Amino acid sequence: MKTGFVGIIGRPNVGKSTLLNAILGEKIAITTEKPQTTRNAIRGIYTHYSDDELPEDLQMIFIDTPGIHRPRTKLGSYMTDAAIGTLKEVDAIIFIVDDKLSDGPGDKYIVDLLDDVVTPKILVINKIDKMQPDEFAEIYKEYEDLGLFEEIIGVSAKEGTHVENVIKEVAQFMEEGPMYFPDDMITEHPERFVVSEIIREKILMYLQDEVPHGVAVEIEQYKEEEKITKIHAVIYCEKKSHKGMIIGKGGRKLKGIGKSAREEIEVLLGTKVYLELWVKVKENWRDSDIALSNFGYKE
Ligand SMILES: Nc1nc2c(ncn2[C@@H]2O[C@H](COP(=O)(O)OP(=O)(O)OP(=O)(O)O)[C@@H](O)[C@H]2O)c(=O)[nH]1
Repeated sequence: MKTGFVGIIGRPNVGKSTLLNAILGEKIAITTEKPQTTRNAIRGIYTHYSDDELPEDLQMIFIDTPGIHRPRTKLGSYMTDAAIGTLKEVDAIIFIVDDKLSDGPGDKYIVDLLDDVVTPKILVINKIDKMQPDEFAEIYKEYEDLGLFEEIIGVSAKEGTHVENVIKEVAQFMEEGPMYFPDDMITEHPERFVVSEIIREKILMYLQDEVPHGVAVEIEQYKEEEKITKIHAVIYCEKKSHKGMIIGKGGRKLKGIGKSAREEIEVLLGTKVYLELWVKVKENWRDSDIALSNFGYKE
């Protein structure tokens, strides 16, 4: 079997988590239209047995990383470090972009980082579903001229277009090795982590920009009974005013968040779920080492 690790990196919001989910054919990483959604390195396991399309037995562990950006809090530094640290541990790197290199400093910063890394690099130009052909050609040309990438592939992670080409391309860089995980396993994160992420995703979806970046979710109780799983989760936010916004008038917002999270968690767990949500304020937790490690954002 050929096996190895593949890092997925890029600016916030370019579609890293969407690509990971598309490769796995299942949602394990949350995605939203807001930048800086992913906070931890999320590992997704792709196992494939030889067929006509791809005649190899393969197990590739894809690592979806937080978007690389200029950090403004300790949480931000943790996120960026988690992404950059990944570059050293992998056998291949997928760098995702969704516009021209010359459009902003964000991608240039990552290109400079990659310049020092010898690991094979694939450039993925994402969101081709909303790109004109000449726009795609311009982006392609700029990156091709760098001479840094083994391959450049245009995809739509959202629509699943050409995702199989990405898989085939990175497969070339895997090496003979043992199978790391059972073939039916797609992530090593415990279910309660995925559950907390689903709740955080709904908060990001339901609330305006300022609030959700200061939100963390902690699972306080997780009890699997015969017919139902009972979950108590606490939503931490940074300000009292944010607490009010999360709860909403007459508790309506929190109810909406709870309902859509519960429905998705029920599908994930394949069982009925009772979900209770509490909102608490923890001022400036994003700059507190203790809070960061309690929430699992720090070693
Ligand atoms: N049109 C279009 N939108 C996409 C595509 N891929 C992702 N998106 C959208 O782009 C937004 C960001 O996607 P994510 O997958 O969360 O991006 P990310 O790079 O993981 O973001 P961070 O966690 O902030 O680093 C979401 O609204 C996605 O639906 C695509 O192929 N086409």
